[in-house]
Amino acid sequence: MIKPSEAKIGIVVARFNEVITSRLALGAKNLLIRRGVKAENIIEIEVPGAFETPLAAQLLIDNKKVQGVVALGAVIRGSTDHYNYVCSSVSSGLMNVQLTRSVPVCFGILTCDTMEQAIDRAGGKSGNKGADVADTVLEMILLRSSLLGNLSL
Ligand SMILES: Nc1c(NC[C@H](O)[C@H](O)[C@H](O)CO)[nH]c(=O)[nH]c1=O
Ligand SMILES: CC(=O)[C@@H](O)COP(=O)(O)O
Repeated sequence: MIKPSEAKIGIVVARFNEVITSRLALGAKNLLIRRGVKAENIIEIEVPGAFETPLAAQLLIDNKKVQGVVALGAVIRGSTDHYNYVCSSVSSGLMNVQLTRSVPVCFGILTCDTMEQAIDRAGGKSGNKGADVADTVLEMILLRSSLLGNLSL
């Protein structure tokens, strides 16, 4: 089974609501390093908004051979139904990449009614969801590797 020190992991971060997403990314990176993932094996890329995260995750898997992806973003409700379209496309897009590639792609997209809810979840009183989702990706990478035998890819 693969060890954390051998894992290659992608982090896709949406720039939209960057004050929140940069904190999620830092939480994710710090958690992975604490768990033994090597900094040089973490590939972080930025995309404009949450809507772009599924394609970026797929490109990382197909071209950089990462064994898992942490997708990070913050969608905050506005006054139209735009929020619903972004949230539902992103969640089904990420799931689609995960299942078609058979590689864990975990959902670190905050879907909030207010900026305050987002702050609480990006290192505030509700923890850091970036770190939580990074932990989930790592667990799924190890699980996948154990189920596939000794293969690390
Ligand atoms: N409103 C939010 C967006 N909107 C932008 C989209 O994600 C996308 O970049 C655009 O529609 C072009 O395809 N993105 C967020 O991450 N958060 C939002 O609250
Ligand atoms: C994700 C959103 O709902 C948002 O940023 C867009 O705002 P609005 O619905 O007011 O256009």
